Amino acid sequence: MASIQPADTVYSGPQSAPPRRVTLRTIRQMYAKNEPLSMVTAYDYPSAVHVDTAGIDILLVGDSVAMVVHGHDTTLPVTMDDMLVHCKAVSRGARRAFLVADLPFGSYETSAQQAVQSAVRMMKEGLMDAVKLEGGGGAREAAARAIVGAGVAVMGHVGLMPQSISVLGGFRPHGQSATEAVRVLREAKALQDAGCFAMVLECVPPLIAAAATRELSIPTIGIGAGPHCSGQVLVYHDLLGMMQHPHYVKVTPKFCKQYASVGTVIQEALQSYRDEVAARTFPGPKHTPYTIPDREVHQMERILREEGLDAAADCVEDQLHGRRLTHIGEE
Ligand SMILES: Nc1nc(=O)c2c([nH]1)NC[C@@H]1CN(c3ccc(C(=O)N[C@@H](CCC(=O)O)C(=O)O)cc3)CN21
Ligand SMILES: CC(C)C(=O)C(=O)O
Ligand SMILES: [Mg+2]
Repeated sequence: MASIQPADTVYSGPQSAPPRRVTLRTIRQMYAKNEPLSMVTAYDYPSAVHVDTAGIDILLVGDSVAMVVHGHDTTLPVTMDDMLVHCKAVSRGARRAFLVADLPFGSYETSAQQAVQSAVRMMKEGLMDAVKLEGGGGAREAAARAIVGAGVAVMGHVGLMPQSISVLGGFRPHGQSATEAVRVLREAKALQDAGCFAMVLECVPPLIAAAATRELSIPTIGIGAGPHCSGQVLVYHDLLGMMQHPHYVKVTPKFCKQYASVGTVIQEALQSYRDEVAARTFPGPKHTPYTIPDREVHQMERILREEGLDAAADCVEDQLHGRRLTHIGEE
């Protein structure tokens, strides 16, 4: 084991009880007891450790990774292989949370067989507990049904479906007309009937989310969908206030609450480091830990002279005479 502590030893939850894995059973029990489900995205080992040790119930390896980690404008470019790299890293960092991965655009639309193959890879290679797919329409329901039939738990996702941005024409709220609202409800119901264990509702008015939550017999997890859902989900970088850069602020959705300004902390730390390097105040004695005994230094000077490495030998001599070691450029 490396010097990094495993997540379960730093778990900040109730000290009396070591972290117990959240399973599908746990999720169903929480839903039955009307206990809210918390879900947050994570994309790598450190974010998984943070989300997991905070006691978040469900950790989502979202295809939003394309936007917040890879810098794309949409979720479309991220591939199955990209997702698997993130899933593997996340699975190493999480000890307690239930792990769900988005099936990326292009990995489940072609056929039920393709959908099952992608879902199986998420389980076998990505070490996930379940997959999520963006629903709506018969093909998506068939995909969900086939994946559940293969023994893999599926979370549905309706309302704003970012993978359909090409036909939607942008990231905008859904279910604002009676027709659209009813369609969201119909799609959610169909995905439930296909065997989904939970349903993300993205960017719909709170009434639509409330109506879906009442109509369905599985938990709803809202994002930009108001308070009447069985649970809530946010993107890691958004809730931490990781990206304070004006370009990013512009594309951060209105519904995101920033629980911290981590981006500002990061920026200030990096600028302090840069300033200290520029001023040669870093590293000081405290961060300069390695030493060589005087006896070795004498011998070193002799060998360097013999080999004609005079600049290095002069430097060693300066040390022996207690003179400064700074190089010529600084004089
Ligand atoms: N960082 C991040 N956070 C998210 O919540 C998120 C992603 N990325 N990527 C995948 C999807 C896309 N999401 C989004 C992205 C933008 C808006 C947004 O800006 N909506 C505007 C309307 C913009 C328009 O009309 O074009 C709004 O007013 O809510 C909403 C959801 C939610 N998801
Ligand atoms: C926003 C959540 C629900 C998601 O699908 C993602 O992060 O990709
Ligand atoms: Mg997604």
